[in-house]
Amino acid sequence: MYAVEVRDHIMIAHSFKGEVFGPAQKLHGATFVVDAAVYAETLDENAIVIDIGRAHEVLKSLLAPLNYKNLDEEPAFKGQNTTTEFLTKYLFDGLAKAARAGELGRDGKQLHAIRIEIAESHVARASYESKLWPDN
Ligand SMILES: Nc1nc2c(c(=O)[nH]1)N=C([C@H](O)[C@H](O)COP(=O)(O)OP(=O)(O)OP(=O)(O)O)CN2
Repeated sequence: MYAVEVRDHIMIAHSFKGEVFGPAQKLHGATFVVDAAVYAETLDENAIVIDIGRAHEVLKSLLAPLNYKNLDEEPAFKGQNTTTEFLTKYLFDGLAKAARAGELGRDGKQLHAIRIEIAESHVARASYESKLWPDN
């Protein structure tokens, strides 16, 4: 399986509801390093999985509305704990939509899966990975 991976980062603030989070129930900041990998069984006629430049642009466009924001105040996340795990799926959905629509420089049907990994610090990370189509 081939993979192409792009990286970006965002700075956010948020707080969590739930005793399990201890001090993280209070408002705190984080710098998330986001890695997005796109997988394909084959290379295309240009010998690529996807175009790196386009993938980077799509990832940046998904992250830009969150950068420097207090996620507690974002209507899209109302009442939601914006955990690292939650954000991996949120970003997967955005990137998968672009990939299926052919916006990464390749017919989406030729792409196999996407994996989003977010490092919330140098010691902790979370990821979400799924196929792009039910039959591949
Ligand atoms: N499963 C998850 N658990 C926690 C998440 C998360 O996103 N998913 N996030 C946090 C906090 O936002 C924060 O990133 C870590 O807080 P905290 O637990 O207080 O920090 P550490 O364990 O790394 O300890 P420090 O002493 O602050 O370094 C919490 N849990």
